[in-house]
Amino acid sequence: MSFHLEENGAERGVDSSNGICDQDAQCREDHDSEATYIGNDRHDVFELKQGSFADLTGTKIMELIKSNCLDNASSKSLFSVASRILDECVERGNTDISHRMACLLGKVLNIIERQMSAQAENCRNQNSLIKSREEKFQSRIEVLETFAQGVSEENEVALRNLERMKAVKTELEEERKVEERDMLKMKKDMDDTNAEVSMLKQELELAQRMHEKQHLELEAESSKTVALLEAKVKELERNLEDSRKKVIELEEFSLNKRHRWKRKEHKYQGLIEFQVGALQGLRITSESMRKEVLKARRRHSEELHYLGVKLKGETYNEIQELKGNIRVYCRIRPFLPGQSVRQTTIDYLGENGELVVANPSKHGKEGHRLFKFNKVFGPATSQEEVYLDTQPLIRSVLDGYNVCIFAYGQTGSGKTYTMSGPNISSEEQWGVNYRALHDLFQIAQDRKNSIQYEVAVQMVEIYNEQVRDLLSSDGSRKRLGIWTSTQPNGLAVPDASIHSVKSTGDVLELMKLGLANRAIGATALNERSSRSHSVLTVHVRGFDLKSEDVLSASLHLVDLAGSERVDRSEVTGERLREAQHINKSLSALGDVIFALAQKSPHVPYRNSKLTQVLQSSLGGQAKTLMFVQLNPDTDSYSETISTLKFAERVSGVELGAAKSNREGREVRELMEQVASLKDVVSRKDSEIERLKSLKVTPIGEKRSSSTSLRLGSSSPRRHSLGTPQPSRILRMSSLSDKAASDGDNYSEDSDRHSDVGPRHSVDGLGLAGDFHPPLSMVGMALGQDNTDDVELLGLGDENSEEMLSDISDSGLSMGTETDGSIGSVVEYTLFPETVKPAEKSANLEKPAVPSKLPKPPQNPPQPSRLTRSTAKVPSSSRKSIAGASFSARPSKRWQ
Ligand SMILES: Nc1ncnc2c1ncn2[C@@H]1O[C@H](COP(=O)(O)OP(=O)(O)OP(=O)(O)O)[C@@H](O)[C@H]1O
Repeated sequence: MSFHLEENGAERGVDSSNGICDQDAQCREDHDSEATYIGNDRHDVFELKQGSFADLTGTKIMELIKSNCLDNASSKSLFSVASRILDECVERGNTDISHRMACLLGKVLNIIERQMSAQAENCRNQNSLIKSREEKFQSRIEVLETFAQGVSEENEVALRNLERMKAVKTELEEERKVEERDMLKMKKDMDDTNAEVSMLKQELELAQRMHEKQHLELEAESSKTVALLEAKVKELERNLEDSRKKVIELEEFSLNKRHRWKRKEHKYQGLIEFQVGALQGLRITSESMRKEVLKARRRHSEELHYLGVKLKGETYNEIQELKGNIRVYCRIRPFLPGQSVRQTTIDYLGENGELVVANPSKHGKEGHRLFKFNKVFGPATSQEEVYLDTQPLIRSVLDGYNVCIFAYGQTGSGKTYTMSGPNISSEEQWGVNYRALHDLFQIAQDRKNSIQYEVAVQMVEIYNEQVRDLLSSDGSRKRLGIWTSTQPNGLAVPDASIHSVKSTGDVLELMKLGLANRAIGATALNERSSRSHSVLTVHVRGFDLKSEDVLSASLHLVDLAGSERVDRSEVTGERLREAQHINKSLSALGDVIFALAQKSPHVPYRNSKLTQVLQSSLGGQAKTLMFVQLNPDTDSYSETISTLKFAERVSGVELGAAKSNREGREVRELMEQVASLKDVVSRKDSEIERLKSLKVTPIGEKRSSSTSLRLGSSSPRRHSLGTPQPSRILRMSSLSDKAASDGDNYSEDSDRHSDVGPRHSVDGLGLAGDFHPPLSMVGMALGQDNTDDVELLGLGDENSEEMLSDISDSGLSMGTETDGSIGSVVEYTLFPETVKPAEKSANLEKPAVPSKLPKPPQNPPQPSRLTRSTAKVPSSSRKSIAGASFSARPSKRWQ
């Protein structure tokens, strides 16, 4: 509520809220000023002016009171009013004032009271308001305090952040600075680039201008060049035309060259294949050598094992080895698939060559017999294993040693199996023969840079004491004569065809023929039993390229006929005769061996064809190996024992150290010279003899056949010569007389001579082509008593065969010597085709000469023939058998 006091027309407002102080101040003002009432119509406005209440009449005051105008007047104003009233009353002396006064006062008091309570109320409100405000402020202070606390923490965080921010800021500022620097730099670069670009632009413009200029120049130049080139093109076209022609020429030339190269390629291809073959051979050899080494190692350890107990025996063996004894290998055949009873007589097989045989009908110690050989092969031993122990001998052949390998045993005991094998088409089952030849080729191939070898083979069979050629291509198995004298080259059967072989394939082909030709018939013991001895002779001749020595050797591979006794064979008639012949020849073989063992002055080689054929390889200087074949069957016990006894005796034979047949060049040349001179002498002698005989015998007188020296013309000559040749049968005039008179004496002489005679090579005897004889043989023959040199029992026709059989059977072979100049024989053997028909008849007409004359009449050799025999042999006379020349080497080499 507001109370307005106007002083001098100005309105003065007083706010109740101003409090007592304000009212007191107002009272003081009211007191000093007169309150005025302005206007009648405005009741709520009461104006008090200094000294105005005093002017107011009571009535007027009353009216004011009644109109409630004083309600809002200030207490000062009211008190001044009240005081005025009271003063008035006092002045007037009015009694009735009290009432009015009381009313007024009452009124004034009410108003004061109301104002006071309003004031109090107001104060209370003000207080509560202040209090609430205070509380509010207090809580706000608290909030603010907590806030301030939080704010201080936050402040700390914020401070830290601020620090970080500051750091970041500094970093950023640095970055910014760097960026600014970069920017500056870039700007600078840009400026540079722009400068460069502008420079380049300038340069480009310059270059463009230059280019245009050059272009123009070039255009001008090119037009010139085009003209020039066109001219050149024309020239080149001309040249091209020329070149084309040349190319055609060159093409033709290159075509020719290509053909030549192709041919060369084929040649080299062949060479490579050959080398590959050789390599394979080498591999095989190395493999077999490996096996050999293994075997040797095994043997060595075995030997060590037995060393202690067998020292004595071994020492003996060693001595024997040095002496060159015959080696004996014993091989036991396994039971055959069809055999039902399989009781064996073999009780024990020692690893050192020991063998114990048990008698099925006796028990205990008495029933057992111990034998000892160089080796014993059990039934399970393979062909290869057997061969491995034989192989060193094959090497010896190529070193110039004569070697003889033969298989001995009863029928069906495995002789053919060991020597040839059951099936020649299976390499695994090959016997010693094929393996030996295969190896010979291999070794010869290996040595070809130092020694050049030639190999030739012969294959004969001895059936009923008759020699037959198994390799004759015409199939006619003629009975052949044999040499009975010294034959160091093993060419005992000169009439047998001799075949040059260069590979195992060649050998296999020949063997097939030989096997087919071999006499095979049925007996009670073995249906495939062969009742003949088969002799495969391999002649080897080597020329040492460095020393020019000539090596010659022969290898005899002999599959003997069954050794069983006649009565066991249960045969009669023809078969009985066969068996007798077989037994006879085998006992002759035994006799020779035992004569050698006893160092007997007489070695009866001539008691059988077999020993005659093998003579060169059974002599003291050869290496001999005997396979003793056993049938383990108890039924064969007695045969087994007799075979083993024979083998035991053979194994004790000392042949002396073997010697190689190597002939030096100088010796050969000297011998050739000697031969040539002897030839001249011999021709002269024969000429004298002829003249003498012409004087003695009237011309035209018929000569007695028994005293004639005849060259048979019906017998075919050596197969190697290709055409039928005049027979070279030399039938002595006093053949039977001589045999009767000289008998064994002659034989002894001859045999002894054969034992001690020089071991010169006579390779060329009877061999075609370049494989002609070293003249040492000729010289040797001419330098000795001719009658002792040679015996030729060769019979070319049926009559002569009969005669030979007769002589042989009746033991007259010892006396069948010729007048026998070896020169004449050699000549005929080598150069029969050079004998002209006229000469032949002249020869046939020659008078007979007693065989035992100190200088027997010769079948006069033609001078030219002998000369040729010593030096030059026309190529036409060097034809080989079956088209295969024994030697492909130039004859020069061998002279
Ligand atoms: N070691 C062996 N392993 C297997 N079979 C063998 C062996 N030895 C021999 N035979 C076989 O025994 C049989 C007789 O052998 P083989 O013909 O070789 O005897 P042989 O002694 O040559 O007889 P013959 O005196 O009649 O010529 C053949 O069937 C042969 O295959």
